[in-house]
Amino acid sequence: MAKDDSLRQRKTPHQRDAHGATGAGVKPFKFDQAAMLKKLITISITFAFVRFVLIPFLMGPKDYDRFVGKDAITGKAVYMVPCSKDYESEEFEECKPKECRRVVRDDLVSLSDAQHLLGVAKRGLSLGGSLGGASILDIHSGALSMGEKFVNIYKLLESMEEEIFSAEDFEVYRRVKGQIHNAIAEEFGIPKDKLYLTKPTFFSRMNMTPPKTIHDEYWHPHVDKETYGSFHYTSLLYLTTYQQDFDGGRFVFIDKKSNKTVEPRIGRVSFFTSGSENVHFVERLKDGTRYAITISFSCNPEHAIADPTLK
Ligand SMILES: O=C(O)CCC(=O)C(=O)O
Ligand SMILES: [Fe+2]
Repeated sequence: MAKDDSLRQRKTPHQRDAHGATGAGVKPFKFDQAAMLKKLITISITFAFVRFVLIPFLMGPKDYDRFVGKDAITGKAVYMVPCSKDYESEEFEECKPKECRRVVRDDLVSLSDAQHLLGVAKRGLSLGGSLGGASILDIHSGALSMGEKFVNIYKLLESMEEEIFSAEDFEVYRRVKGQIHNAIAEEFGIPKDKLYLTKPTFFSRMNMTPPKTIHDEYWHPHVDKETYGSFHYTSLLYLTTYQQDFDGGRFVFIDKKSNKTVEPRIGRVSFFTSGSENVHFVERLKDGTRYAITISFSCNPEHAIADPTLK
């Protein structure tokens, strides 16, 4: 009887388990859900790390999408962007942005006026200049970068024999400012007399010199409305051309999904609403010298400034 029992318990070859074991210590296969889940989580984390951390790190920063390239465009390029809440608590109903956007136009300012203003910028800035890579000249207030500080160019000129600026320089400046003023008022449906030129409005020169003060670090993302306080609409008139006069130095709008560039071109006007829907920066220069003018407008009459005149 005992023998029979032992015979019955012996397994045939078909009854052997996958490892060839023949009975003693056989573990029946059991689906271990917890272990499987752990494995899946480990694989997912590894995949996410490689895809979103390691690969982007090894490949360097993502390049930008081009909004407007350096070649001339006909008509205007418009990019609509939802307005931030920055204007909600403000008055100025007829002027403040209701629909926000970015606009680029090459047909607004003539090439000869842009070339003329480049001459003004070069002459004015040759009297001073930052020790770092970014200098400004504001011909309204007279502010001119000098070393690590600012001086008043009109005071400087009093002590000089030669005339640096002419009546024509101011005429061209006012004409160009007027063309941009009209274009912004028309684009955003603002009565022209409800939109005011504001400060700072200034020439800028950027080059490869390493920065000395925070004023030289033009490449930080910023919101003009926060940085300058009075701005509702920012415009930029470019006086030099990307990859011709300088390299790097593209203007970059920062968006959630992809950043968008405007490549400067002499005579090109770029304008946009100044709130946090339009965070931006200027890419660090890689070569050459870049000249532009920032011309700004406010809806607040208290922040209005007059046109500059020959002093
Ligand atoms: O020169 C540019 O393209 C932009 C300068 C700028 O962001 C500014 O003046 O606030
Ligand atoms: Fe800016």
